[in-house]
Amino acid sequence: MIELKHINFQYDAKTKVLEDVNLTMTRGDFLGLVGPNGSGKSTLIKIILGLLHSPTGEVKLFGQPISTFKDWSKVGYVSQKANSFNTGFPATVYEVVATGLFGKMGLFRWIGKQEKEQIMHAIKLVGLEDLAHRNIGKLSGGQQQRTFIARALVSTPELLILDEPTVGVDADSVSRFFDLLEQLNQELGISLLLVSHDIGVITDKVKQVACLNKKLFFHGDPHEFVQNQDAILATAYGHHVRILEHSH
Ligand SMILES: Nc1ncnc2c1ncn2[C@@H]1O[C@H](COP(=O)(O)OP(=O)(O)OP(=O)(O)O)[C@@H](O)[C@H]1O
Repeated sequence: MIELKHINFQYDAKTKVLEDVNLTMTRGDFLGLVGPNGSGKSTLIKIILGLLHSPTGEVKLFGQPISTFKDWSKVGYVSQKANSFNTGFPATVYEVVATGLFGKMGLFRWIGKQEKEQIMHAIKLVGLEDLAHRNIGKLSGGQQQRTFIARALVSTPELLILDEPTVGVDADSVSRFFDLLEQLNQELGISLLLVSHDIGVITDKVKQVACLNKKLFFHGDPHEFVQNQDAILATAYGHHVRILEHSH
């Protein structure tokens, strides 16, 4: 799904943000990308999405070099700021989710019966059918987050990339949110790349963990990551951080 080889990146001449990052993600995976603030996680996601370019190495999506990749409907993206919504924003859940189809069908095409069904299907998947016609500004942070996931799901992507999706969302909603991700991954076979600060929760849920701080310090099994956490985090974070593995 994703193949990154020898990725380097800097925004200015002085500071390296990414240094020789190599990372592969296979179909069906649920990969958690962790790292401290400013470690380059969002930058790496932008490189995967073709929004920034590494001067070295190569980026492939679905086996194809990013420079020629065109099938963007296969890739869904929920950004970090998706749920920082102005409460006066004049659009319903249904309307926000509908905008996820515009890339595929063009802005001015009429939404037909099939599209309407697709939109409602995505809304049902995230459990918001009762709130489909409510203004998005009148939803909780967790419900807004689900709306943006539905928006990313409406074009039936094979790969879903989520950048810090649980920031500002309460613990109960975070737990339901992870149940939803598990369902998307296991039942619908959607591959997931999830960026998060919350190492404890992530290592409990994902199939693979990648730990980034400019360089990639670890990529592998979450249990192996937890078992070797002291050594990995001391090198990657530069100070002592401990993860508590959840027992459920
Ligand atoms: N547009 C930009 N111009 C210049 N520097 C930038 C820009 N965007 C990010 N940076 C810098 O690049 C480094 C990596 O930032 P990035 O946003 O990729 O980190 P991150 O791991 O996603 O951080 P966080 O967890 O805080 O969101 C940081 O030092 C940041 O200040």
